[in-house]
Amino acid sequence: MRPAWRVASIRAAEEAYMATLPAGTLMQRAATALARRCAELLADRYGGAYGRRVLLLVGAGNNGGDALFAGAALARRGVQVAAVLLNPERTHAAGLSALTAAGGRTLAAPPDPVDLVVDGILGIGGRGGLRADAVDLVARATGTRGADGARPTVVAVDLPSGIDPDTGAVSGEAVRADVTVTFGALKAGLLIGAGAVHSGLVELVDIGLGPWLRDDPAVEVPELDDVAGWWPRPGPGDDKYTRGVVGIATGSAVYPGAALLSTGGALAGPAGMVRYAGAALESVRDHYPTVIPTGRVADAGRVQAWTCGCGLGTDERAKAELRAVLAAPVPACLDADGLTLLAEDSVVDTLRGRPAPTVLTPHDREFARLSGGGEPGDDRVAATLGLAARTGAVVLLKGDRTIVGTPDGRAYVNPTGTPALATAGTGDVLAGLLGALLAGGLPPERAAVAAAYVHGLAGRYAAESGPVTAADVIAALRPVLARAGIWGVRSAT
Ligand SMILES: NC(=O)C1=CN([C@@H]2O[C@H](COP(=O)(O)OP(=O)(O)OC[C@H]3O[C@@H](n4cnc5c(N)ncnc54)[C@H](O)[C@@H]3O)[C@@H](O)[C@H]2O)[C@@H](O)CC1
Repeated sequence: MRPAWRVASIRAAEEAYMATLPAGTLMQRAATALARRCAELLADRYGGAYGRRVLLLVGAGNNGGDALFAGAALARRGVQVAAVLLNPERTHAAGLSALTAAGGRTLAAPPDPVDLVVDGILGIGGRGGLRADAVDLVARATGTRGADGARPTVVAVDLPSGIDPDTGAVSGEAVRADVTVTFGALKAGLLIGAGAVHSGLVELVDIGLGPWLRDDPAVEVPELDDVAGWWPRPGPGDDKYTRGVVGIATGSAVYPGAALLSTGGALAGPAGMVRYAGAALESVRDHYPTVIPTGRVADAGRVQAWTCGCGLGTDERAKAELRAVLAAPVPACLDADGLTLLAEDSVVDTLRGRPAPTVLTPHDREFARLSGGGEPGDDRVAATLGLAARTGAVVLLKGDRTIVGTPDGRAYVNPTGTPALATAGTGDVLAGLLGALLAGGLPPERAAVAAAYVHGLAGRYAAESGPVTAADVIAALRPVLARAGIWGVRSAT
């Protein structure tokens, strides 16, 4: 897991650590690493940094100070460095002196050509998006060309200016970086929503802050090793029942496709058997001969987890099926119409009364119905955690960067998402896979995190061959699990 923090936690750690160090030490460490990375990027593009042109965009705070000190280091290596100061009276004075002493200059407007732009306008002190003068400067700077005729490489200092450091929200415009060099700790806003898109490649520089970060992280990012470590693998003593049986209560006469997609997702998971209960049993039987179909949840036989709701409809039959799933003493993943029906009921009482864990997988509009208080808004992590705390369920809030939140306040952001998955039916596949992971014995938050992670990988893999349909995501799940080393069998020894 890669942890990320909110600004308040990072500020507290910095203050405590800086009190033990000579003034300016952390900024020097940050600037040195930033200069080294800029030189590497210039070398990758041109074979060397000497004589290349770097433009610093410098705001009023220490973020601008980092940029100026890094610019000074680059100038000492023979790079032609110019700085445009957004707020000359409040520019970091020592940084500016260092730059000019090293041969860098200040300009009123961006020069042309520019090979690399360093965005030091706003760091963790930035609030409320870029102001008009900054928007104009960024547009002009990034609209220039390098000596090779291509647009300049954009390197953000600590975070792209204009993104909210805690939530990743962008109000108005924000810098779009190719690389973000961030110092001391990952900022939550680099990983969530628009912030993740604007940050490009995020590189964390160690400035010694780690031991001083005393708060819990705001959010954690799962890595492949986490998911591979959790994924249930069959061993020599297993049979289809010991691996877990998942029940799929989805689809309807109107939406038989949802039944097929959720069942297809479940079949790629680690469960030993899939039971289907619903009105689309003929279609399911035709498509998937290994699935045991029945018409109703009550007739399905024993399962270790349920997935319920995709394409279920909202009629009396659907309500009865949802009630049967909620009453079952096994974990349940509720999606789509299951969430809509839940929202018509008293959500909190219904879920709190359940005898086993529940995972809710809303998109924004379903979230609004469930919460009764509107869509998630800018702070998607806080919104997810709020709903999880209120309902006692694990909440998976879908999005380009899906968030998973637990009732006790832990949050995860999925790094593998892709806009290619924004197509009909992919959520059904996710819900089926998640149910299979619950049946395979994973705790609900791990099942949710792992399902989102692998689903994202499958979406990316499918997108390599063209526009993605939900059926392509199902087809991609097995090769992705094998290729990423997540799937495997445990040998006898
Ligand atoms: N504190 C530390 O120990 C370290 C801080 N470092 C750098 O310092 C940065 C934080 O510095 P600061 O606290 O000075 O904050 P910033 O440099 O992010 O900027 C703060 C300044 O911008 C103004 N401002 C806020 N929002 C604005 C907006 N939308 N438009 C225009 N102006 C706006 C504020 O009033 C303030 O004057 C970090 O992001 C990092 O780059 C690094 O040098 C590493 C060490």
